[in-house]
Amino acid sequence: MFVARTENLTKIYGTRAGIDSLTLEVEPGEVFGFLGPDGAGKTTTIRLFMDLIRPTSGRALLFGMDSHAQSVHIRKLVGYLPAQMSLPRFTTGANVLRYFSKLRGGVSFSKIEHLAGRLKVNLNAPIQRLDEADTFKIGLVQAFMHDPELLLLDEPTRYLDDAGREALYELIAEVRREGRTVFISSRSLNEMERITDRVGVIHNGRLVAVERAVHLRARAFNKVEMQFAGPVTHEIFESQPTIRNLRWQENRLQCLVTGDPQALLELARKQSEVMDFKARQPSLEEAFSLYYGVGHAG
Ligand SMILES: Nc1ncnc2c1ncn2[C@@H]1O[C@H](COP(=O)(O)OP(=O)(O)OP(=O)(O)O)[C@@H](O)[C@H]1O
Repeated sequence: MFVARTENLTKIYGTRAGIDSLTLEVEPGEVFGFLGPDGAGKTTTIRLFMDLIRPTSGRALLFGMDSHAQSVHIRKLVGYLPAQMSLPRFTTGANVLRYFSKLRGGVSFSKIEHLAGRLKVNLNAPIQRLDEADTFKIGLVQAFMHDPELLLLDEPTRYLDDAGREALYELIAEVRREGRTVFISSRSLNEMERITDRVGVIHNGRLVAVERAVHLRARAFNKVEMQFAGPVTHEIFESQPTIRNLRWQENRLQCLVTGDPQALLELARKQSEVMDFKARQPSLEEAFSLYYGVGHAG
């Protein structure tokens, strides 16, 4: 049985499709990434799973149950982090989490404190004094605290700094080790390559691909630009299997490099003096354009 499944799930807002005939399956115990740019349909899909909005057609199922018809049963099994956190402003994080704990049938306060400590969020400050990252951390504590079978996390790292991200990645890894399941949406290809087992790629409301993260990692590339002091032989670069999309402008080379770009720099230095060398990771749109032929490369 799949932990989460959509069958031709479609949501039309007015005349515009939020998601269009989405069919995907999430297996027990996996970290499933849902990768897409702004407005791709990630939040729409997650809100349909949570029965916060209704599909125009198709179905969303969690644990084999219809997300609308059996929403009461489902909620007990899920930890949900929404894309927007709205918490009461004049009380503390501790009080908010005590309230959520009651709704979940009682979670020990030491568990709440443990999670807050790992995410480094102060539970005693009034919510109105917390910044966006800390508000999201309170949201993460409520999502994780009852050890749900499935975590549905809507862009949880959007506001987190590096330390916050690392703490969350560890929590996700622990959930996975315990055989529980995580569905996490993201705009970061890097993040998906690093923490997921499989990735569903969504663009303009449509599922473009479902891929194993190992394949994404193996294909990861950098955009490289370098300037040589003088003329160099093009063939030596063109014959490298890790280099593609070469563009020459006199003594300047632009290309895409799979694997470590340092290796290319070393090769280049053997040919001529290198005046300038820049390597950068592609944007999500650039990667989408190259991998799946959707969107526009910048
Ligand atoms: N309530 C709404 N009314 C009208 N259109 C909406 C509504 N919610 C979402 N949309 C549209 O549906 C599409 C998908 O939006 P959605 O928020 O699901 O994408 P997303 O991938 O979560 O993007 P983001 O990262 O910006 O949250 C977008 O074109 C968006 O403008």
